[in-house]
This record gives sequence, structure tokens and C-alpha cells, in this order.
Amino acid sequence: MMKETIIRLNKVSKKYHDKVVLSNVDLALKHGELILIKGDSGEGKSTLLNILALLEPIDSGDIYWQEKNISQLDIKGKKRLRKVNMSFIFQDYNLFEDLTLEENLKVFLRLSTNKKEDEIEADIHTYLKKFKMEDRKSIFIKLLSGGERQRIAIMRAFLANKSIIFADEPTANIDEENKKMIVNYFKEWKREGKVILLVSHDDFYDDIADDIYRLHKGNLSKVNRGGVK
Ligand SMILES: Nc1ncnc2c1ncn2[C@@H]1O[C@H](COP(=O)(O)OP(=O)(O)OP(=O)(O)O)[C@@H](O)[C@H]1O
Repeated sequence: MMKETIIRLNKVSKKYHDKVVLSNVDLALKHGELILIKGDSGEGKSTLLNILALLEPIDSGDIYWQEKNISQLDIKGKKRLRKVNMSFIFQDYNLFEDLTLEENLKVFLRLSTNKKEDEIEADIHTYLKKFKMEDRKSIFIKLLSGGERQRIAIMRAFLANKSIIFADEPTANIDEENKKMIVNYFKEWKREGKVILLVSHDDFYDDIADDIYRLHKGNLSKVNRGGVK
């Protein structure tokens, strides 16, 4: 079965001042796929992620949403697409330090979804259990470890239940055992038809990636994996 494309970049270029960060980049994100982006520091991985997330304007090229050209969409329209369809796992977590874990999840869901209060409560309960964090729910975020925060950031993206997940080095602080757990969640997301765009140096994800790309000097090239997926 052909996988449906959600978002696609066509010959997208971007520079900051004189520095070319992306040069004629083509990339399609399809339902049920995990795409891994690698590249040295400063090569433009976050810029690429931000462009796909409609957070960063482009200099030239086109962006298609379900094969409709949205390059000219205004900020409001982009924001709407983002709110309905996209969630993020960032390196700095963006958690509220002075709220408890449970309060964090509630505030997040109120802001990022249109779920009703009883749905929010039920979902939080389910996911706290799933991520084995029920016993941490009343603890202030500032008292939790780096690994726990990272798991919470990932749990939050699950809870938001959007079709595209953008993750920038999501497991930098996580031990092997928890990494395996996270990888299993990514697999579950793929099975549900979600798209995951992952920026990571970690070879840990190579096996579950449908495609791996390397960004270098503005060019995005597919890594040849010798036919093995
Ligand atoms: N808003 C901006 N204004 C000017 N230059 C920028 C801006 N954002 C990024 N850059 C520059 O563009 C280049 C690519 O940055 P980007 O953050 O996308 O790289 P990266 O591959 O994600 O790096 P890292 O792995 O270190 O996070 C860098 O040289 C950076 O300094």
C-alpha cells in the first residue's frame, strides 16, 4: 500500500545572512514512517525541523500539506495546522518547574488540545500508568531527574496525540533501558500511522528509521543502508 504524504518540501532553500543552511532540499514525511536526520552541529538540523513545523520561513521552494501548496499560508493558518497536527519533544523539555507532574500535563493539554476536562483527566491517568510514573504525579518538576523530565516530554507528545511528532535529541539523558522503552513507543506511533521526524546523533534509532538522511553543507542526502531497513 502506498503511504500517504502529509508534508513535503520541494527544493527548499534557506540562508541566514550569507550562510546557506539548506540548499534545494526535498523531503516528504509519510504516515507511519520514522525519518531520522543526522548531521554535525550547526549543519541545519533544527532549522530543517523548524521549517517542517512551519515555525521558520523559507527563502525559496515550496511546502505542500497533503499535496496542497501551503507556501503562502499566513501565520494564523500555519499556527492552526500546527496546533491540530503537530507535537514536539524538545531538548529543553519546556516544562513548568513549579508545577507538579500532573499539573504540567493538565496545563499542557488545555493549551495544546481541545479536549474536555474529563477526557484530560482520563488520558493523564492512562499515560501516567503506561509510562510507570503514577507515583511521581504529585512531585514538582524541579525535583525530578533529567531522565524523568525527558520521559515526561515524550509522554506529553503521546498525550497530545497529533499526527506528526518532531523530536530533537529526545533521549540524550536517558539510560539504555528507558531508551528501549521509548523506541517501543515510537514503534507504536508508527503503527498508528503517525509520522516521527527525529533529529539525533544516536545510532540507537537506525533500526526503526524508515529512512536516514544526512545534512551537510546545505545538502540533504539519503544514507545508503545497503538495502537493510
Ligand atoms: N535565527 C538565526 N539567525 C541566524 N543564524 C541562525 C539562526 N538559526 C540558526 N542559525 C545558524 O544556522 C546554522 C544551522 O543551525 P541549526 O541550529 O539549524 O543547526 P543544527 O544542525 O541543529 O545544530 P546543533 O546540532 O548544534 O543543534 C548555524 O550556523 C546557526 O548558527
